[in-house]
Amino acid sequence: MQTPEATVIGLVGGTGDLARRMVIPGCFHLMVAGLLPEQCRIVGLALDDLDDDGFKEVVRHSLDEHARIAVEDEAWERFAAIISFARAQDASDYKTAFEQAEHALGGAPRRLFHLAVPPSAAASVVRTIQDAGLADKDRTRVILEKPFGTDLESARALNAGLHEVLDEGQIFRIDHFLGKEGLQNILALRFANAFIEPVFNRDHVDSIQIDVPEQLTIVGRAGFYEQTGCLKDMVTTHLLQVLGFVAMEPPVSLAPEPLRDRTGDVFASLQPIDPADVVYGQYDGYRDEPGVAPDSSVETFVAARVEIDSWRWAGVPIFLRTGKGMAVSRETVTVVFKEPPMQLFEHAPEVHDARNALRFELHDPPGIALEFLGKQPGPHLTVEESELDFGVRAADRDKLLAPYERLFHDALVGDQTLFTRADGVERVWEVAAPLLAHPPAPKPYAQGSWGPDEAQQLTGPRGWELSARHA
Ligand SMILES: NC(=O)C1=CN([C@@H]2O[C@H](COP(=O)(O)OP(=O)(O)OC[C@H]3O[C@@H](n4cnc5c(N)ncnc54)[C@H](OP(=O)(O)O)[C@@H]3O)[C@@H](O)[C@H]2O)C=CC1
Ligand SMILES: O=C1O[C@H](COP(=O)(O)O)[C@@H](O)[C@H](O)[C@H]1O
Repeated sequence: MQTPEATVIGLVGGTGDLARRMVIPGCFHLMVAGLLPEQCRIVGLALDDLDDDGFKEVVRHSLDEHARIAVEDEAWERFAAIISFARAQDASDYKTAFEQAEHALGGAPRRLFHLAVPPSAAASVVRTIQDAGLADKDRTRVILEKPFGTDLESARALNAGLHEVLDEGQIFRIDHFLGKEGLQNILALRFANAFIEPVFNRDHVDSIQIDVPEQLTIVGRAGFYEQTGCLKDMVTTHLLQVLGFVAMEPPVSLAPEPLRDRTGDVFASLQPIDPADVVYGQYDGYRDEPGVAPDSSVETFVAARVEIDSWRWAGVPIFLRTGKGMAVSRETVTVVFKEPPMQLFEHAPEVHDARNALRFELHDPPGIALEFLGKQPGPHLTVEESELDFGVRAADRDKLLAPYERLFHDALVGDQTLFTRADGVERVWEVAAPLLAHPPAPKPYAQGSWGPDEAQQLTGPRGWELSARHA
């Protein structure tokens, strides 16, 4: 693993929800794991009227609530010693704060800005960074948070605004699903081995399901959710990015551009989403959540069938499903293989068909499982459902980095491999355009269910793999 060079980290919006829940605890864990630069300063930048000590209190509170490791006194003192705060009202505030931090480190350290600000503020913060003289191409990197626009037009405008100040090589658009170990396991299984690729295509694959049900409801996020809805919160971001990795052609290397060119090809060949292939749902009780309009038509559930028109995948249905208030919380990709050409064996009664499936669990701890028919012990040549299961060894679990930590570290060392690129983001909005123009009316569904009945029918007789496994 590369060691990051001396860096001043600017946490813009450092007092907000995302910073407190993810970014600050992530930086702390990176420091404890020895993955922050040895020479490092963290400058909180927000509109609040705080001083260094006030911000350190915010940071301490954030660690007490959200750190996933114990906050030992020695580690806290080391962390607190590198933190400062500046009220971020104009360019001179940024300039002064960075001059002080850079002076403390000496030389010409790198700058990494993390923008955890409301989406409407992102482009103007980038301009402020430029006005402060802090946007140098060879020293400055900027991490951006979703949403990257809300449709094609706004995504293009956002990218154009960013590119007035920054080269694409300086921009790190976070999709935290790409930081998940389980997602990177898809890459490893597919391209570190020779046995998967020959069958990973339309000749052998029956269908692909990317299924991310969540038990949690919108839990106090009405303001955000009413503006966003499930499609933009989860599908045009995480689920389609995951599809990019599942469906990509082999890249010539894992360097950022070759890999992002290949996921870009997937998005280029992804067909515009037909609203007739989509079911929207809204969980019962959503309209009673504080802050939700009593007649809200915002979707809390999406199930969709999409297609990739490529040499490898043409004709293979790809099913996407995600929603709040559902029966279980899982992040599962299932690649379902076709049936063998003939059935030689008697099937045990619980066997419902003879298709194999390869399952990737993305949520930590990640896993890979191969579902197949194996011989039932005993005197008969009968087959039963069997599974080969791979999981992270218990002893290795503390080596896992949380997605934000992994991606933050990648940004510190300048590796864009797991970050989304402007062209990919824009293409996804292009693909979603028909659905944005003609959204289906959401169907009601009970909390704790698998979504509206109409969504069960989308996949045909075999149904959703996860629902079947939990039946
Ligand atoms: N919260 C989450 O779970 C997730 C959030 N995101 C994205 O992260 C971003 C931030 O979200 P979230 O933390 O929830 O939002 P919050 O509203 O909780 O926090 C926003 C922060 O930005 C500060 N701020 C606002 N405007 C400016 C500005 N012009 N310059 C400097 N600081 C500013 C605010 O300061 P003050 O409070 O003083 O106004 C506050 O510290 C959004 O783009 C969101 O979409 C992405 C994934 C998950
Ligand atoms: O970005 C988001 O992701 C979470 C789910 O991600 P996880 O890694 O926490 O499982 C989702 O709940 C949230 O609505 C969305 O904004």
